[in-house]
Amino acid sequence: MENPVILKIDRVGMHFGGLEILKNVSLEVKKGERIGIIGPNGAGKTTFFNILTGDLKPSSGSIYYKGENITNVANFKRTNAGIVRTFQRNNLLNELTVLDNLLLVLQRKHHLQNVWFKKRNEKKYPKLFEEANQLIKTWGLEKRANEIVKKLSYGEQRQIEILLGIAINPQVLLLDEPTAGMSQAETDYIVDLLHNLPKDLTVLIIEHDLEVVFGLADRMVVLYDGGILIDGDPNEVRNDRRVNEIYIGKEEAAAHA
Ligand SMILES: Nc1ncnc2c1ncn2[C@@H]1O[C@H](COP(=O)(O)OP(=O)(O)OP(=O)(O)O)[C@@H](O)[C@H]1O
Repeated sequence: MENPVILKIDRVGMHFGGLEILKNVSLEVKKGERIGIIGPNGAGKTTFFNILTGDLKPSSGSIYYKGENITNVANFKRTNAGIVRTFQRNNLLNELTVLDNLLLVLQRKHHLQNVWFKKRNEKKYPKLFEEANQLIKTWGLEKRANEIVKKLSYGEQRQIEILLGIAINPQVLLLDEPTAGMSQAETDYIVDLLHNLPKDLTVLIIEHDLEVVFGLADRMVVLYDGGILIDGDPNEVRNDRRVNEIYIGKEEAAAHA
């Protein structure tokens, strides 16, 4: 049986004042798909994510999640329902350790808001610590678990954001340029991690690094001029003349600048 549609974007439009960023964008995402979203700077990719997370309300159109219209549902409710965007770097608590940040996220996942943190006690909350330590081990983070976040490199902090997003056990994971600013080794670590995510997790990934995104996606969507230029198999998209014109044309223009 074919996987069900988990997200449906129905004729979404977005304008900021007179500036029309998205025009009538429609897309159906099936459970477990890995969709790469590319397009030139300013094409509206992050705006599109903001609409999916509820950080922005579209000017027109609707968003459905598991068949339910969530266009007017608040962002935190969408997160609780399983639509998770990776934590932004400035959402990490920089003065705390990696482990403490993870414990806070797990606490939220288990609806234990503000319970343990005041009187942190491994004996009192053994399950929480057990889960955190298991994730630390799975992710190979043992050496960094007790490091204060602000002491980590930029790339390491970005890795932690992604790991914390995954720790919530999302159903739809939205990754906005996950490898931006990372070293090659840090990028390889994240690519490997994303390859090993549960197969039923739906992932949408905005990424400028074409090698990374073509390596991860089983479907590619190109946003251009406010709409979807092409939506299809990565090979088909890679060989599409218009896509090549956008990318190669840009590179040539830069080379001659
Ligand atoms: N809140 C806002 N108010 C006004 N204009 C905005 C707002 N958010 C985004 N924009 C504009 O919308 C356009 C699309 O921005 P967006 O960040 O979605 O593009 P993008 O495809 O993610 O670009 P990039 O690849 O550079 O990150 C840009 O021209 C941006 O300046």
